[in-house]
Amino acid sequence: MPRECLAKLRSGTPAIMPSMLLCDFANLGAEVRAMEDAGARGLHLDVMDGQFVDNFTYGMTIVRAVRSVTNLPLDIHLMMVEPEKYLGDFADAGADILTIHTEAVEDPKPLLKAIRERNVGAGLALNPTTPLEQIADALPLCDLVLAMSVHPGAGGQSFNPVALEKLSSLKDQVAKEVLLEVDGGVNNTTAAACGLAGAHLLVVGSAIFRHDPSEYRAKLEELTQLAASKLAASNL
Ligand SMILES: O=C(CO)[C@H](O)[C@H](O)COP(=O)(O)O
Ligand SMILES: [Fe+2]
Repeated sequence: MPRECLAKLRSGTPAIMPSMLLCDFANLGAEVRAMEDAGARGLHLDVMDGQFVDNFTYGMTIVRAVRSVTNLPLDIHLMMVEPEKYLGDFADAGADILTIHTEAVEDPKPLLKAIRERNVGAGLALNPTTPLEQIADALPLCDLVLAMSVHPGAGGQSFNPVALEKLSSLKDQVAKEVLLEVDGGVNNTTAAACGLAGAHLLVVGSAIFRHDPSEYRAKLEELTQLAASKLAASNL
């Protein structure tokens, strides 16, 4: 499934990946189904450990719960120290993509290999302040590269355009199968620039979840159109 689902996410228009961080957790199953019904092509789940980032969210129990109600690709963003301890658990919980942070590990390469060995897509994320050169030697082991457009740890922050420069250079540095993802502050003002810079996956939290579930489809469609329009934004 992961190879196939990665190729599917890469084909056609850029995919908006709802970040469930900001969903109504008292109604998690309903929120997942609402996103699926609204046409989401995958879901982004933010795991925060209170150490790599101050905030603390959830772990594999929630990943397993989401997997039990959907077949959508699950893109797990691991904002945690020592991710190597839990890769097996997250894979067993139903992850299709596991993205580790380069800042959280000494050398991401063995972890990316370990993720691929579990038949899960291997992702590598870098913070806005981390230079692209830091991950150059790991790129051949990546199925996905995530350029953060906010400092990780919370939803609702403003978009940092440094991610656009990284996406543009990544386009020329990675194999054509590799997914390029952007996460943080993606909304109606910033989505077009992300598409233009080469993002295949745009993670969106607050710009979707501050709306009523009845509006999810319209929001996803609007953001998809903007991302696919590839119009340069002048006011970022
Ligand atoms: O990884 C994240 C934060 O660290 C989230 O995926 C991201 O912030 C989504 O929320 P928003 O679209 O509101 O910025
Ligand atoms: Fe995220």
